[in-house]
Amino acid sequence: MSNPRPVVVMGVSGSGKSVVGAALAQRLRVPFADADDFHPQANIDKMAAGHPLDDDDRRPWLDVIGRWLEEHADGGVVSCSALKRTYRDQLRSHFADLQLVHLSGDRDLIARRQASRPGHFMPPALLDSQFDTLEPLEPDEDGFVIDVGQSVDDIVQEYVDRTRTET
Ligand SMILES: Nc1ncnc2c1ncn2[C@@H]1O[C@H](COP(=O)(O)OP(=O)(O)OP(=O)(O)O)[C@@H](O)[C@H]1O
Ligand SMILES: O=C(O)[C@H](O)[C@@H](O)[C@H](O)[C@H](O)CO
Repeated sequence: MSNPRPVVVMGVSGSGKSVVGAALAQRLRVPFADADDFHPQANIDKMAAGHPLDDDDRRPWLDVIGRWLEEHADGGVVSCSALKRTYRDQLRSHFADLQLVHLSGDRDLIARRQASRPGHFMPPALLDSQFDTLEPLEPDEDGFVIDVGQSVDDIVQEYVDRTRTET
């Protein structure tokens, strides 16, 4: 199975973007990238010190992700928080026909998963700011929400079922 355009798996920290994105890319047999790997060290240091990123921190990072999307116009999955509408607009300025999958779910469940993950730079204390910053998909945005209260395999299967006509 292949997917003819790039997919952005979005959501707050701990929603499962990295594990779901990787599993989805494997299922679709397309390249995968984790936007966390594109952060400049200054952004990582800022988050690790307990400070949320602001628009100025995210703007150049989103352009790097946008360029990855341009290079994967015929298929690819990138895990990227893409919390605000303007951030997604910035990504779409690189690749207009982007598909978005918002991993959403119970806040306590996400907090538990995020806090129990070993060795990650993102402190659990920043989760509140992630939820405060999050702007859900708007009706004119090409994408949909998947609930994270199910296994990774089931999330991937839900994606495949809901996009069956285009894959
Ligand atoms: N559907 C799921 N079922 C069970 N565990 C999950 C599920 N999704 C994610 N996890 C676990 O929750 C933790 C957070 O997932 P992950 O690191 O993929 O989130 P993330 O959105 O990429 O976070 P960040 O943006 O902070 O990197 C990990 O330990 C992961 O294995
Ligand atoms: O936009 C953001 O605030 C960042 O992308 C964060 O979401 C982190 O990269 C990630 O969640 C931490 O692992």
